[in-house]
Amino acid sequence: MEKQPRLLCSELCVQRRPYEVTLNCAILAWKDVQIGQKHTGRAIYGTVKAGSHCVHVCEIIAVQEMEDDSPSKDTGKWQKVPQSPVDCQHTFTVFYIERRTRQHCWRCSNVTFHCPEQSLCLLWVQTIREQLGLLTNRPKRLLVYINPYGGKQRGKQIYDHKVAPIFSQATISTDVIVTERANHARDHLKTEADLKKYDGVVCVGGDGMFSEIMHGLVSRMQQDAGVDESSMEETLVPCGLRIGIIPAGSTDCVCYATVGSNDPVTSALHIVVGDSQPMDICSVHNEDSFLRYSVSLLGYGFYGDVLADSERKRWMGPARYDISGVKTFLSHRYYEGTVSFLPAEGSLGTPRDKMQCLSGCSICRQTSSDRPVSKDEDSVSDAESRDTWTVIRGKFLAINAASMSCACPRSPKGLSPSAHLADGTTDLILVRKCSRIDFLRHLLRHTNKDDQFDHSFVEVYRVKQFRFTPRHQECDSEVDLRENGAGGKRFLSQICREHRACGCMPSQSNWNCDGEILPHTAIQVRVHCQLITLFARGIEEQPVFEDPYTHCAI
Ligand SMILES: CCCCCCCCCCCCC/C=C/[C@@H](O)[C@H](COP(=O)(O)O)NC(=O)CCCCCCCCCCCCCCC
Ligand SMILES: Nc1ncnc2c1ncn2[C@@H]1O[C@H](COP(=O)(O)OP(=O)(O)O)[C@@H](O)[C@H]1O
Ligand SMILES: [Ca+2]
Repeated sequence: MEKQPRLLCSELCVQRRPYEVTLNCAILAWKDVQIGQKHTGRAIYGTVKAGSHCVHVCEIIAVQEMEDDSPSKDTGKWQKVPQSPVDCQHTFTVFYIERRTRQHCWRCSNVTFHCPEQSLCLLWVQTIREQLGLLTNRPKRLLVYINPYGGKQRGKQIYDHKVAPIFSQATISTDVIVTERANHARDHLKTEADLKKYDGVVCVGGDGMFSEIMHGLVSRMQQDAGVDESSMEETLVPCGLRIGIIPAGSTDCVCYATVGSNDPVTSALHIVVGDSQPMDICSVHNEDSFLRYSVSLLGYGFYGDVLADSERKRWMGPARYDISGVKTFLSHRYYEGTVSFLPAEGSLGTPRDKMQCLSGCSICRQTSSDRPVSKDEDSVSDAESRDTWTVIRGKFLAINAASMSCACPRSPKGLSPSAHLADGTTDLILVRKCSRIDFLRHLLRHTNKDDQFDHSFVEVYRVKQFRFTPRHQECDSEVDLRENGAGGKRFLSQICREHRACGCMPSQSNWNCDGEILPHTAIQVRVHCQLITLFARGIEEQPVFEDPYTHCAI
């Protein structure tokens, strides 16, 4: 770790013990003087560790000067001001982020320093505040939307009790809107909200609520820039405002896959420190009409059927997905159709390379530096003329496009464990018709370490664009003409006519688009690289080595 020049160094008391407290522009550290003296010259890391602490300045939430005749933070009891070893009359408290042993969970911790003089106390408070003021990525004003009916209907309580106090401690001002109907937040963002007033938008709810907010913001950006969303060829304008997600829904996959947990306090702290995680978005069209955007799962067949069935069981809360999941699994329906896609080329990795997208992911970083800057540099038609489409026809139990891992509490590694958040691609997973037991084996692998793609009936491709046409619409489609020639078309038309007559044609499924049912089954999908940014930093690798003096991960 590079040495930074010291800004301050004083002997202050913590819980009546003298500590050497130092601040540089990166780290605040405090070391028990007595433990240090007692063990001088003994290279026993454990002993030194016991009295040494540090916190990165960028993970300090706030600093507050405290009245000395107040209840002690540590015991909760009213106490006399300690007189020794230094006469500590004045105190300040630093609130900072502490990583919990539970995976990727953050908590707000604090330490109170007692100073011998008020001027020293003020100097410390002022200097720490100045350092915090230099962190310009931190939001100051946020627009918050709460869905009071998401998940277990606890969105409002979660925000009021767990999140609002953290925002107020970090002196973030908020305008809060509790939604009164579906699409309230989307419409408000699209047409009314004065976005110039804010540094970010916060969504309290599940994936559906996040999808609303993302639609509102993305559509607003396109409107303001004069971009026509209905054309698939358009290069969309990225959103300037970051989005924070406070998880309070049923699946919470966007939050889980970008933060590593579905814990509201952790998410609030990522917002406070002003983290940024760019994210891809898929646009979904039917012919010339724009249908929706998707950030996580576009699923036809199994996940479409689970969603359609679960909508009728909304009153059950998150458990509706498990009940509908079992029901759909038992019905074991397959669907016929044609999937065509443009594979992602070159250095973007593959869905089976086991390169998990982690904080600061090199693949996503490289994609961002390769991204065309000019609007016309890489239009869809250019890409189409350069690359060739792969066409696959078949009977499928599920067709899933995962633009990110889709990790969630039900499946901690997700639908596509190596998918990237911001690489401009989606992982297209085709699960062909197979036996129930094989499909169950495949599903079970989403919950353990085994490779869910290692089955003869599963294929996975990393793609930039794809299309799907259900079988009953294929007769008229051009794909058939290209694929089968005129004779093939005649043959298919005949089958379709026969099926229409006897009514034995397998039914269609629905597309599950981030938890919403799409009104069409024939769709065209294009990935837009890094169109939005979240207040998150991706999944952090667990520290493997700690600095023995400071306790910080190196
Ligand atoms: C045997 C156990 C199999 C477990 C397989 C779990 C795979 C889970 C992958 C989930 C990917 C989720 C992608 C995100 C989707 C969300 O956008 C979207 C909306 O979320 P929201 O309501 O929070 O707004 N959520 C969903 O569409 C829900 C998908 C959840 C599917 C759960 C399926 C459970 C399947 C259970 C099958 C059990 C078979 C047992 C047979 C004896
Ligand atoms: N006030 C409201 N009343 C009814 N529905 C709402 C309201 N606010 C948002 N919604 C809708 O509720 C749906 C589900 O919300 P979400 O927060 O994702 O919960 P869940 O994860 O349980 O599905 C979203 O599609 C959203 O559009
Ligand atoms: Ca992606």
